[in-house]
Amino acid sequence: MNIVLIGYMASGKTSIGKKLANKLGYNFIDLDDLIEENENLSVTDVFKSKGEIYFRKQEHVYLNKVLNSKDNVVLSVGGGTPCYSNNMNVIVNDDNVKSIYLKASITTLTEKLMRKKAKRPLIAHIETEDAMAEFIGKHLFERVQFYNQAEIQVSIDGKTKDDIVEDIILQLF
Ligand SMILES: Nc1ncnc2c1ncn2[C@@H]1O[C@H](COP(=O)(O)OP(=O)(O)O)[C@@H](O)[C@H]1O
Ligand SMILES: O=C(O)C1=C[C@@H](OP(=O)(O)O)[C@@H](O)[C@H](O)C1
Ligand SMILES: [Mg+2]
Repeated sequence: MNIVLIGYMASGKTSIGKKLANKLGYNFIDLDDLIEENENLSVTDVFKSKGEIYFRKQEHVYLNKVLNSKDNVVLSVGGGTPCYSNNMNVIVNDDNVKSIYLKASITTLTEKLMRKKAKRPLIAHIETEDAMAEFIGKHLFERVQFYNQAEIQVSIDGKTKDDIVEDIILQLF
């Protein structure tokens, strides 16, 4: 079985994915890291030099590569991965995949992303907390239709990473 973590930017996909993989004895793959390694560029620089559409194509290619060639992997995708190129259908129609949506309120995401925006090109330019909350609200409204297709949903508001890992394991098995 492969486990795919989805959710908005800064919901914890990368860091919780690592912990979950450790706990389960699974391998861990982060789709952004995989693209960075293959491009030899940071996500920010891929956006800058090759554009977002190129990045979205790479996400689609590597998502399929991982799911078709690996097993016993926890795969953390990017916040946008489920929302482009039929990727959410690829995830939900794969019988070997359990998909998990790390669900966070706009307040939680705003607070986290004000601190963690630098490496996230879609929001790095947003300066005030009010503008961040407004952007996230609209963006999440567009994306939640994809996220809600996940098999399992885990709320992350007010929880530690370890709490969230425990919640995921309870729902998985
Ligand atoms: N439940 C949590 N409690 C405290 N910090 C968290 C929690 N989840 C994630 N973080 C921190 O928030 C930041 C964003 O998390 P990350 O795993 O990169 O999210 P994503 O991959 O979904 O964008 C990281 O610095 C991470 O350590
Ligand atoms: O939401 C998005 O469209 C993106 C999320 C990022 O990953 P994280 O969700 O891990 O921050 C990264 O893939 C890129 O900056 C675009
Ligand atoms: Mg990530």
